[in-house]
Amino acid sequence: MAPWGYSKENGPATWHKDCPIANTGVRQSPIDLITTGQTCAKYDSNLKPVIVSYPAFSEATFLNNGHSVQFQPSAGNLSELSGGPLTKKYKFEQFHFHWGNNDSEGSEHRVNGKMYPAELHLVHWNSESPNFSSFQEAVGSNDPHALCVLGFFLKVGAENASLKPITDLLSKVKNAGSSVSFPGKFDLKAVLPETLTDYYTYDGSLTTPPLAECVKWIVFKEPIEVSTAQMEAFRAVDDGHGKPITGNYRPPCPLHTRTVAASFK
Ligand SMILES: Clc1ccc(Cc2nnn[n-]2)cc1
Ligand SMILES: [Zn+2]
Repeated sequence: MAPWGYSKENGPATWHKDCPIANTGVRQSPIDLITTGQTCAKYDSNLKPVIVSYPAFSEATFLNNGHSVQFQPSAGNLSELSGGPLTKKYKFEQFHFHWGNNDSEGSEHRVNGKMYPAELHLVHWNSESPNFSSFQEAVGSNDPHALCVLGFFLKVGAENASLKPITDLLSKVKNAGSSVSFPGKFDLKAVLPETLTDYYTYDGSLTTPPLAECVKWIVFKEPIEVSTAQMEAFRAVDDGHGKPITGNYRPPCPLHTRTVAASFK
């Protein structure tokens, strides 16, 4: 079967063929984050602020892999995550984005059915587990919290100066499979809201094959603003079949018996 993607022929509705867990899994991601009614997110006063230690990256590769664009620092990066719902320290692996071809779609998670134009994912793996010592091993570990992904919604507004070094680079990786060495330093901390206090958290999975159910999800309530021009830059990135990547987001999955916790009222 052709490698997975987001077109009619190889998109999310076909992934179960190579990845049965797509249809049989009971903790798949993304989900629709419902804030009122029966299955709504429940306030948990024990949830603490998320703590990130992201020294500016000095060496990284920016890659268009045909289904997203990802920023991956060199192996020596010391960026770490802790706090929030986590009991362990996690190591930063990479960040990437999901987006749509217009402002009414693009995010993977939804809030009461609403989609944002894009979603930023910061991927981390548990660096204190005795069972694995790399991201790839973590994915294959069957550990329910081997990974932690921080999700930030993007909404259209003012230009985001902190993300400009990234969005300005998109034209340089227009072709699928192309990558560039990131010029200079990148300060990821400056992209994020100052206080990482208000978020939803739940147990889920990767949102692309292998759809491994090993992710502690933390999705922040406050969106990050980017300009229309910055959104358009994502929509000009090609998927390797002569078309722009439009809509590299998986639709929401059933919650099953899961509950979603909220760190805010
Ligand atoms: Cl390293 C990595 C891990 C997962 C994905 C896809 C994804 N899973 N959950 N959110 N995004 C992309 C790159
Ligand atoms: Zn993602």
